[in-house]
Amino acid sequence: MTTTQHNQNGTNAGAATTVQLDQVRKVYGKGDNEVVALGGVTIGFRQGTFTAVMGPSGSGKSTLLHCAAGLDTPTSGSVTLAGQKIEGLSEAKLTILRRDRIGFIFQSFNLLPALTVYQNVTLPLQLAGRKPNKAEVNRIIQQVGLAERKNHRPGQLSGGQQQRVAIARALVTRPAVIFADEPTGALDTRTARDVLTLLGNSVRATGQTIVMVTHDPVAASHADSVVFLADGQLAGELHNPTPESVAERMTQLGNFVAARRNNVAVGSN
Ligand SMILES: Nc1ncnc2c1ncn2[C@@H]1O[C@H](COP(=O)(O)OP(=O)(O)OP(=O)(O)O)[C@@H](O)[C@H]1O
Repeated sequence: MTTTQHNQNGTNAGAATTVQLDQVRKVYGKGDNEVVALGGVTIGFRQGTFTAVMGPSGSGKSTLLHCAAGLDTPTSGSVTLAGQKIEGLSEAKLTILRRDRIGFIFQSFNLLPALTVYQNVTLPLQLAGRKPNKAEVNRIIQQVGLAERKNHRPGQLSGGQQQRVAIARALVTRPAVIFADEPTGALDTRTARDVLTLLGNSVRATGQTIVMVTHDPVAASHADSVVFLADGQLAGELHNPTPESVAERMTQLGNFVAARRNNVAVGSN
């Protein structure tokens, strides 16, 4: 099994790095309202790895995901995605990069209700002006277990089935990296497990990369490694995670962050 294997500089040893963040800093607001969401994060996600990003609420997970995916612009630092530096790209070029090289999976599925499963899955290809290869699309729909449902609309499907449509839609363009934001947040435990197993197996088979933000130690245990954030900084990494080892690390991190915030509050009195 592959792991992210970040070295001390946050770059990856071995295989190509699909996503690289260098000294990424993101500051929201100004003056008294300034919030440092990311305080200079350097990390690489190697090709073919499945990484979960965890941390207490407000630690910067979504900001990291959005900066890495080119959905948000860092205040400083740089992001390289599939060999291309995002910095300075025009909005049009960024849109093409996102469309062709990145797949997204969100907690809320984001399917179009008027379209069938097949049409939802082929939408990214249509948007890119690419003619869907019917056999390939059917293979992906079969892979996510929805062959019998391909003419159904999202409203006729369960939550787990809808998320499997979203996975098929994310896989169909064969993106270099899939960013998933709480992909199982709306699913029951068993469905969540099936969806994550499917996601992991799909990308391992094709050598794609997944970066997944989650609050759930069980979800994180499906990844090859877990990267922890606290107060906008990297706070360690766990390889071959289990639900227990992740939960333990999260408890330690929560205590550490609470103690640090208390010290700051006491210090400022
Ligand atoms: N648009 C924004 N404007 C101002 N502050 C923001 C904005 N987006 C995020 N923040 C702040 O940046 C910090 C990091 O937010 P972020 O959403 O990345 O954290 P998170 O770890 O994903 O949190 P959660 O687990 O609660 O979703 C938080 O303090 C948040 O309040």
